[in-house]
Amino acid sequence: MGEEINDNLITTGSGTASDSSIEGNGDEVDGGVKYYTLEDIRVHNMSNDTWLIIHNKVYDITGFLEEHPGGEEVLLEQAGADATESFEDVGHSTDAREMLQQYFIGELHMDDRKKEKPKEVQDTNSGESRFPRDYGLRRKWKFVGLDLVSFHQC
Ligand code: HEM
Repeated sequence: MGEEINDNLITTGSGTASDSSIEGNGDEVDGGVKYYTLEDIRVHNMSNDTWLIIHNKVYDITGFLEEHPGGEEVLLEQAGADATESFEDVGHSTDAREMLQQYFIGELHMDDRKKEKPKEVQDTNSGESRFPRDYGLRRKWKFVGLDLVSFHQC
């Protein structure tokens, strides 16, 4: 009934060479890790076949739908897609995060990952701000010095 059969992925068993990548159903196996494209994942969006992406990892949560404390509806809304944001928005517990492992089936293909924003170089401003701060300090000490001198003269 339109149900996808995903058990036909073949692992080479060598598990060593990164060049052991094979392609089957659009899925790649590399060093034992299966890589799925968004296109592969998208079709697993039914209640009897539910996959999710969370933090670039792919989970088959079909057997978890009924157990989910937050209900199956919310999971089905995300089925076949990236649920990272909604998963994080709920603020799931550490227990919930550990539960993910048992449903892990592979990783999102590198080409389909969102580009991570390169970290901003923080010290662009520090050079600017350091001088006035030092200058301020120097001025302060100068005043203290003057005060001491005038105190001494008295
Ligand atoms: C396989 C992935 C997920 C697992 C293993 C999981 C697990 C859990 C667990 C164990 C809880 C109980 C509270 C906690 O321990 O944090 C929970 C609650 C909940 N989850 Fe998930 N969850 C998953 C995905 C999602 C997603 C994708 C959504 C949103 C679309 C979601 C929405 C919720 C909501 C709304 C609650 C109820 C929070 C409450 O009533 O306090 N969950 N989930």
